[in-house]
Amino acid sequence: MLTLDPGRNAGSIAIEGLVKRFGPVRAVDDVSLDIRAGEFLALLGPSGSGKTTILMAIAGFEYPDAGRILLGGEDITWLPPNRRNLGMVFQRYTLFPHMSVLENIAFPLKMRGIGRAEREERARDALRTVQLEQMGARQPAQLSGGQQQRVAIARAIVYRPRVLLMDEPLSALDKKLREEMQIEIKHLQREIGITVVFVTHDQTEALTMADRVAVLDHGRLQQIGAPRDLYEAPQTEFVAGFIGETNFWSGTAAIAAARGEAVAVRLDGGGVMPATAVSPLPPGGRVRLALRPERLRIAAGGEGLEARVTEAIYAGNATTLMLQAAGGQMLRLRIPAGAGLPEAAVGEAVTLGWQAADARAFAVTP
Ligand SMILES: Nc1ncnc2c1ncn2[C@@H]1O[C@H](COP(=O)(O)OP(=O)(O)OP(=O)(O)O)[C@@H](O)[C@H]1O
Repeated sequence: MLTLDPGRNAGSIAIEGLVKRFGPVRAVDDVSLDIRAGEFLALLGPSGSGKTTILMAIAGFEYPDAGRILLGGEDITWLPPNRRNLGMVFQRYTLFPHMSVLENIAFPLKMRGIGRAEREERARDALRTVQLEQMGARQPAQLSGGQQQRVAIARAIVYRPRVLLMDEPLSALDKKLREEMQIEIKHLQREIGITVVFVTHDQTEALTMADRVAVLDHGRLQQIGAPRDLYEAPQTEFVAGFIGETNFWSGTAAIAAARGEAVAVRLDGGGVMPATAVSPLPPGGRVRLALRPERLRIAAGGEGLEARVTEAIYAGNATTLMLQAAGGQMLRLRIPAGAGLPEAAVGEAVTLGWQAADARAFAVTP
């Protein structure tokens, strides 16, 4: 098994004030982030948000218009790609079709002038790491898509880079294989102790695999945090809408609130409901309120938001109710199975409620 020496900082990456323009497009717009050695960081965002451009700048295939990139404390911003010693795996299989699996994996070592015997030993070791030791003599075309991607990973780690850069490496695989590979790569990364920067537009993939996720939109870093922080404490409306499912309301703050304080929000469709202020809110300030479907509850009675059930979707582990609020707004409410929470049938009128801590109020900038 191939492992890296622990306790070294050589695999840390610091991105400072990175800017990259393509004509009028600011593909990367002043992004700063620190990636710890041995960390699995996902760059997540919609198409065109700048993920690949950041990865290419780390790899040395794009040079920035401003900012710096440090690898293990060393400024590598202007270093050519071949002097950065980073492993790379891309979306499409990039194996040499006329070489055997073992030759493919040994190739980067050959390019580095390493002798035949050592090449073979290290290639076998890398092949064992990705659990394909029996496949060394095959041609790439004789492997499944998932196996080919594993060979690509073995080839990327065979020269023991400190950092592995991956750009949508699983997007060509079918769903089941993709989910298996997510766990496998995560496991492998932990075992070798390598730093991984992983580009994806698939939020489930990012949340499943990464220690931390950096969410990008229009070239700007929206938030970086552990999957749980992003889901439970989104800092921007974009993150609240991009990660997981969210009900949104527009309204105004009924009172002033400091950041993190409870606030009453007067919803545009009617009703005054509690939330937590994500940033300071002036009284009467415009607000977007965000609430996860599983935090929306059917209240036992009393105060709340009036709504009618329009659809009930049973999915085994949970039931999702589609609701229409009195103001016309469509909502989703999720009831986990076995939680003993009140349910309701299609057509039924219900009162909805939630805790202030469960709803987030974002200030709307005019
Ligand atoms: N070589 C280039 N020339 C011109 N524009 C570019 C170039 N590369 C990227 N862009 C533009 O920069 C922006 C960011 O692109 P980038 O590929 O980094 O996004 P992404 O988040 O990786 O998107 P995707 O998920 O679609 O790959 C986009 O608007 C894109 O059109």
